[in-house]
Amino acid sequence: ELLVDIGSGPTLHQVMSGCEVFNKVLLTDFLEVNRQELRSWLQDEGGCSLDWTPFLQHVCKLEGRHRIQDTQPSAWTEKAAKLRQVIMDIVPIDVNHPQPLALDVLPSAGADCLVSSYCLESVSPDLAAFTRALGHIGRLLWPGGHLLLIGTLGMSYYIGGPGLKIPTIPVNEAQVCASLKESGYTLIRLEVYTWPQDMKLFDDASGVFFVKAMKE
Ligand SMILES: C[S@@+](CC[C@H](N)C(=O)[O-])C[C@H]1O[C@@H](n2cnc3c(N)ncnc32)[C@H](O)[C@@H]1O
Repeated sequence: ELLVDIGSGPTLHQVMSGCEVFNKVLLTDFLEVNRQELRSWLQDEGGCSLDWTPFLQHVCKLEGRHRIQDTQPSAWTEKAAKLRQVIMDIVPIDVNHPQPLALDVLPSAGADCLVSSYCLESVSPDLAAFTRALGHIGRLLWPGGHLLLIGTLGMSYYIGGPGLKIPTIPVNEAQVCASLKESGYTLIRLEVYTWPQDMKLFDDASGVFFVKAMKE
């Protein structure tokens, strides 16, 4: 029923598949500037500075959504409309706080699923804080709810913009698994993608992990 995206940033790629499955999607970020960017896209009045069209088209392709006749609406415009329909709100979050969202944001039962991409390892000062953040966001889930966590491996910094080098906490697979266990999740699946050398343009990450876990 309810999918919560943790640390959405100004981006939507991480909820483009989830919007087909969940009736409600809640977007969250620490920074108002990012929440405003998402609001601009949601309102669809031309104020959005990012064009999500190629992402929507690519996700449609991955999902096997095609339109043969030109007279029909394209699959990606339908996906954009679906996404706008299910996004229920865009709210502030702080994963370093034991109560990451304002009290009245979620229904009392909690969320059914959390998705979070490239957030926790980039906002945690050390591994202990990364583990605590996993515990904090876990409180938003009901027992039996799921976490889809995407993050970088071995990344000590990323370039956030010209001259802006942002320090991050490098984590490895074993640390991610141990942090999940310590924070009350059961790991269901872990996949790792190792970056080719020539992909290291904006950071020093060695790869990316994809986790599916369940709140105990
Ligand atoms: C690297 S970006 C990831 C954005 C997006 N999820 C993606 O996949 O591209 C990390 C995000 O975490 C947000 N952030 C920073 N501090 C945070 C905090 N304490 N709690 C939650 N999010 C935070 C930042 O504003 C930023 O949007």
